[in-house]
Amino acid sequence: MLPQLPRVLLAMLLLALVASTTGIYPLLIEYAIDAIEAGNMDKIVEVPLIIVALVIAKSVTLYLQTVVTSSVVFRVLKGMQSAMFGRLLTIDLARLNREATGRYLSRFTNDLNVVREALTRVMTNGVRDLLTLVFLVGTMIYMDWRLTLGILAIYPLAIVPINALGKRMRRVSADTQSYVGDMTALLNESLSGARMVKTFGLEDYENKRANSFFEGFYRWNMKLVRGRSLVDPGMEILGGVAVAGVVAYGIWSVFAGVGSVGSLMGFLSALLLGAAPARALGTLHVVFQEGMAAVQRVFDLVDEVPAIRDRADARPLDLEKGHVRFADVGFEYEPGAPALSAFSLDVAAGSTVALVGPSGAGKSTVINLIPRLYDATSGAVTIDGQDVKDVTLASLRREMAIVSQDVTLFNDTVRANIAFGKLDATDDEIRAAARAAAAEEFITAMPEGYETVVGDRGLKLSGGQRQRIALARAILRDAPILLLDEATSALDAESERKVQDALETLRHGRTTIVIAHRLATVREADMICVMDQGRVVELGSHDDLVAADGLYARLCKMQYFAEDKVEAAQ
Ligand SMILES: Nc1ncnc2c1ncn2[C@@H]1O[C@H](COP(=O)(O)OP(=O)(O)OP(=O)(O)O)[C@@H](O)[C@H]1O
Repeated sequence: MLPQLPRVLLAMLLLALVASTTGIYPLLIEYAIDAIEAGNMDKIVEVPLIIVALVIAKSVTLYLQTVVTSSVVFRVLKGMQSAMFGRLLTIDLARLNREATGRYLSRFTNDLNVVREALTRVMTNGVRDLLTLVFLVGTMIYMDWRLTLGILAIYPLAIVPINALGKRMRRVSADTQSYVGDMTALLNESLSGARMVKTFGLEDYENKRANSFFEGFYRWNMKLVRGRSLVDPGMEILGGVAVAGVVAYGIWSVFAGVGSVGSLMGFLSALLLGAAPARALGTLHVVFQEGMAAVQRVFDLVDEVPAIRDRADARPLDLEKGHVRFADVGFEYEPGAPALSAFSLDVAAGSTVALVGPSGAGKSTVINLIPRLYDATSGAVTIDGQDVKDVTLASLRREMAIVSQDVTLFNDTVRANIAFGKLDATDDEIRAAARAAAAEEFITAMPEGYETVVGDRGLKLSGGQRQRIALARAILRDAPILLLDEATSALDAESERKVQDALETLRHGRTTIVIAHRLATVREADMICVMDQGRVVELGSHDDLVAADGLYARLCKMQYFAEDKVEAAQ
């Protein structure tokens, strides 16, 4: 809230004005009743006019105060959202993958909603109630300080139980928010997997799963409500005791001739006006604790330090030719389950290496380590002799383009999706890249051409079209290091030939590491690296490896490689 300090102070000032107008009422009542008793007609006309003026002043300040307070609250939320998103953008992939997407989304919506509620109530009701009480107590002391102190002695009794309840509610609220995160994750998963749910007839199964979450959501909320609702009645009882005490004392004092009916009425009205804010403050404490639980969840994320980040002394990558080398690299996603062990590979600058091996051999892992999506557990990955861990992430990633099988498109235009390869690309560059990726034809055939919006995750395009857009993006990037996960399907023979041609042109003069699924690709590679269980088991050209009659020869015999549609079509 610190950056909002001037606004916070303005809101407080307005609140003080609102509260002070409330504090004047009991004085007016005393003034009016005493005037009636004295039969003073002038003052009786005066009082209603003052009341109207007071109400108008109070209403205007109230309006201004609400707007200023909301602007503080929403600015604070905006700050939290952008801090959280900024952190999520820099956090490591491994950490990001540890929680379901829905759980992160929930922090932006549900948790912040709880924070909004708590902050608004603290800033508006909380401060207003507190100030109102201060003014009322001031008025009461002015009227009868002994009686006031007597009443104030009762209220501290409420602090201990309310505090204990607040702590409990903070825990319950944290659990509820975490639960809401899980529920959001389920909904997200279920809806984005709609295709699978429908084709496998999983509607009933999903329905049960979701309904059990809705049931739980109901139960958690009731737990919150049951706790929160304890405060009001408790405070009500205390307020009642105070009023009874004052009435008893007042009646005695009037009969004993110590006080006037006016001062008794004034005092009682101050007490009644104060009962509601005092009660609200009790509830507010609990709401505040719930808000703090949500703030905690947000800041736990914001304060995380990414494991993969620039070293303090990181320099930009000084790329000469693009010689990529793995020296004795070991890596594990989970402790005790090595995905790569003592993996060594030399990819000469400008050459193409094809990674081949059974499923789970570690091919994607090799590709992941180059842009530091993960960091090698042991050994080193170097580019032109510089350890990737010693250079800045931005300079490292700038030098490479990745085309993976699971293409990511954003719900934006075709043009924008290609331009992610190079944000400042001109229209001509974008068109040239699309042409090189054999994508221009289908793009221009669409009614809105490059301006076509591709839909959520690009779902309005076919798999092959998505692939070609991703390829155009990589071509546009024009990076010296190319990391490819060759697509196994999704293209017809005609497009496949065009894409293969485009890839061949693209590969020319660039260091390329490709997870190969086609015989044509491995044949064209300068070297084939056959992997199994995270190790290099064979290295050489197609002919050498067939002659060696090892794993590669076996893979070929087992038809590991996809049918080459281009050859098959001829
Ligand atoms: N994010 C992850 N968390 C934990 N383990 C992982 C993760 N990704 C991969 N693994 C494990 O690491 C090993 C190597 O996986 P990798 O994806 O590199 O294999 P691959 O050779 O690319 O397989 P495929 O050809 O099937 O894509 C596998 O045993 C896999 O279970």
